[in-house]
Amino acid sequence: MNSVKIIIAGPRGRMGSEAVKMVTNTEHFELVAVVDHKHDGHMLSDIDGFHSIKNVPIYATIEKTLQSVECDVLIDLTTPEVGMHHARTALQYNVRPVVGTTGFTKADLEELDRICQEKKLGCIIAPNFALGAVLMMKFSQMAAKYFNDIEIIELHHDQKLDAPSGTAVKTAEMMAAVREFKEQGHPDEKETINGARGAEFNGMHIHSVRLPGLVAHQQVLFGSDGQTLSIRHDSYNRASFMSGVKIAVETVMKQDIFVYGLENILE
Ligand SMILES: NC(=O)C1=CN([C@@H]2O[C@H](COP(=O)(O)OP(=O)(O)OC[C@H]3O[C@@H](n4cnc5c(N)ncnc54)[C@H](O)[C@@H]3O)[C@@H](O)[C@H]2O)C=CC1
Ligand SMILES: O=C(O)C1=N[C@H](C(=O)O)C[C@H](O)C1
Repeated sequence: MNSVKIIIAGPRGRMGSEAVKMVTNTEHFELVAVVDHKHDGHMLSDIDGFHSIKNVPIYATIEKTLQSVECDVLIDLTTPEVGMHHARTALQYNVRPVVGTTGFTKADLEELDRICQEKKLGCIIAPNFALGAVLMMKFSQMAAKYFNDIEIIELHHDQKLDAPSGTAVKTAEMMAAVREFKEQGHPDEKETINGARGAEFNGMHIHSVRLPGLVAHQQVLFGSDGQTLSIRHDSYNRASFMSGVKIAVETVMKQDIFVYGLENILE
């Protein structure tokens, strides 16, 4: 198999640095450059934590990166606005995006889908790359067919910028697709403190917890007469996401469509 030439945006981040490790430790992957707005013109080996990774240039922008190196796949782990710009630009240069960055809007997803159709190129946007989290979402979707009383609690480290998490939104979307609609809670309920009932998505409520010590966790609670069902997933480190990133990179190379959610590519 020819090696897949990869660029990573956000290499110094919590996820990006783990992705650098995964890519450089994978025999059929080659890290050809990274995008880092703060270290233009340096080499990755100049940066603390990456001294052993030789011959990987850093460019400040996605445009400069794509004009300077030949590559097949962009892995983006940045912020929503930056990630959307990176994904759109990569596709314009015929490079396939694998995006873990969360917080993309519906309009963003539709735009990327449109570009993929025009260019006949693959692109994978995955709000959660942990295989256990994907199963938690699938199991929740199965349960939502039978239990339409649902509350979602997502718990993350306190450096997270977006709320609710991309995983919680995706889980709610997957459940809404099969759940008989219901406005959760008492019809006359009133919040005495704003936000007490969490964010509302299609009648379901999402509660976002932020604490140091946490990594990424989600519990979906189902209730019915005399019983509850809890489906929970916990990521205790960022390595938990990397087998999913690897599968996404391998799969996107064989695809010419837009995919939103890792569950759509797992057999
Ligand atoms: N899909 C998944 O499985 C997972 C997704 N995430 C998502 O990934 C994203 C990153 O998360 P973390 O690594 O925890 O955040 P982080 O804050 O540790 O890393 C983000 C990195 O992006 C960099 N960055 C910002 N603007 C940039 C630009 N213009 N060019 C290049 N780099 C830029 C920052 O310097 C930073 O190093 C978030 O959206 C988070 O929700 C996080 C964990 C798992
Ligand atoms: O920011 C994080 O850490 C995570 N973000 C993703 C999300 O928003 O769902 C995935 C995972 O939960 C970790």
